[in-house]
Amino acid sequence: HSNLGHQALCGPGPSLILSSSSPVCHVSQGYQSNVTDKDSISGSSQSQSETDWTGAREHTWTHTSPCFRMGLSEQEYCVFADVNFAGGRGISLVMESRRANFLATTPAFVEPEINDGVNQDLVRTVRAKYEVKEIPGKGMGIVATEHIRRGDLILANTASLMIDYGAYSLGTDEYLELEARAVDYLPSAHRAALLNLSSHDGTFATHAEHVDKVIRTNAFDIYPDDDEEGSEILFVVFPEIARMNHDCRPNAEYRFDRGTLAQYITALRDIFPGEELTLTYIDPEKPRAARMGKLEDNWGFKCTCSHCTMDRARADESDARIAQIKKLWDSRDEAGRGSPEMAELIISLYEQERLWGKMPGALVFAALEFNAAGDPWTAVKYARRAIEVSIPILGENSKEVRQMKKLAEDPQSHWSWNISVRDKEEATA
Ligand SMILES: C[S@@+](CC[C@H](N)C(=O)[O-])C[C@H]1O[C@@H](n2cnc3c(N)ncnc32)[C@H](O)[C@@H]1O
Repeated sequence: HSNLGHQALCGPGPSLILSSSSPVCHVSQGYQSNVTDKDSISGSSQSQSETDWTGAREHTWTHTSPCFRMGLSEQEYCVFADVNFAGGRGISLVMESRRANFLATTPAFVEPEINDGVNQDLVRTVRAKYEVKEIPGKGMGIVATEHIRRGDLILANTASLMIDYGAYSLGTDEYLELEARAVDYLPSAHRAALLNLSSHDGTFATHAEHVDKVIRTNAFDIYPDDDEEGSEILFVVFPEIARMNHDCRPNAEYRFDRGTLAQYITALRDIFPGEELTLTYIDPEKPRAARMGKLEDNWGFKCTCSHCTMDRARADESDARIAQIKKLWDSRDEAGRGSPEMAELIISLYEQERLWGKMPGALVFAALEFNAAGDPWTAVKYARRAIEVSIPILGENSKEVRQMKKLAEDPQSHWSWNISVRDKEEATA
């Protein structure tokens, strides 16, 4: 069980973040959350249990050019566009053909009705809980128009552009052309929405440069799944979600689903009408100076969120809590074990920090530690809390949710039951 608890949530594994290099803590996004459970993708006949390149069949793309080869190598990157994707919304991929054809075997392509109602930006059929409007000092942003409860789905988008990081090793002219053509192939309303997104400073000399700036300002990094061996990170744009601004203590979280190729935005806490809906672009579990530096370097803005502008005394305390949380996680033994008291302290520190997106890992850890100590009542209490917060954040089929359901139903049959007690008995025997 060394892969449980914090490590599982914040390890070097798959993660997803706005175009920044440091991984944020998300493990179960994507295939992984839909992998081991065949029924995870409702009615899916396609099991995504592993990246089986050989099983990838040829998809009928509406465009498959241009293509550029990496030097003399076999690696060839092309644009693969399908204007019929997601009910005629369209999608453009920039990658090697085997990866594109593999993605074409996901339910998003095979059972298009799975994404019915997902996109509400170009054609709206469901009343919005938010409006897109100008936010002083931040350009456009998204603001709640009604009370949104913790865990509620706020909005979702299927991917518009998915670009394999490998393409950026081509010559500049080549990747610029791939990006521009990928956008050009999209149906006109979709293309216009993309080109209308922030290009950071709004300056560019050519259409291709414009497209490149839009992508760099708005794309999320989607890390390959553990079993997508050798695949590169995908750089992905979701046009409506791209309007969400950064906050170091955000009120919303994103989750990419590899079955639907859609990104889901859910509320991390209750949100009141008039509040701006925010995401974190970086790992928020860092001291203030580090957070501000990264945001300035990657997106060119000075963070003015409440956590970055608080007075020195409170900011220092926040940094001290962040440092302590790291120390506590690092103090676990090789098997990732600590103590119930330590788990409760971590939960308390995350609450004080208002880092709601980190709660799944801490609650799972607490449930396991209490169960290991032979306290089923407290273990179940934390397991139930972990399930509740993890479904929106990590997905209902994430390994965290599945594991906690097992523990909550029958703690004594769970692998973690009493193991600390037994370890101690063995040690003294
Ligand atoms: C993904 S876009 C967000 C939407 C953008 N504001 C717009 O008008 O479309 C990222 C850009 O928004 C701006 N931005 C995001 N969060 C911000 C913040 N907290 N303060 C100031 N500017 C911010 C920066 O220019 C950044 O490069």
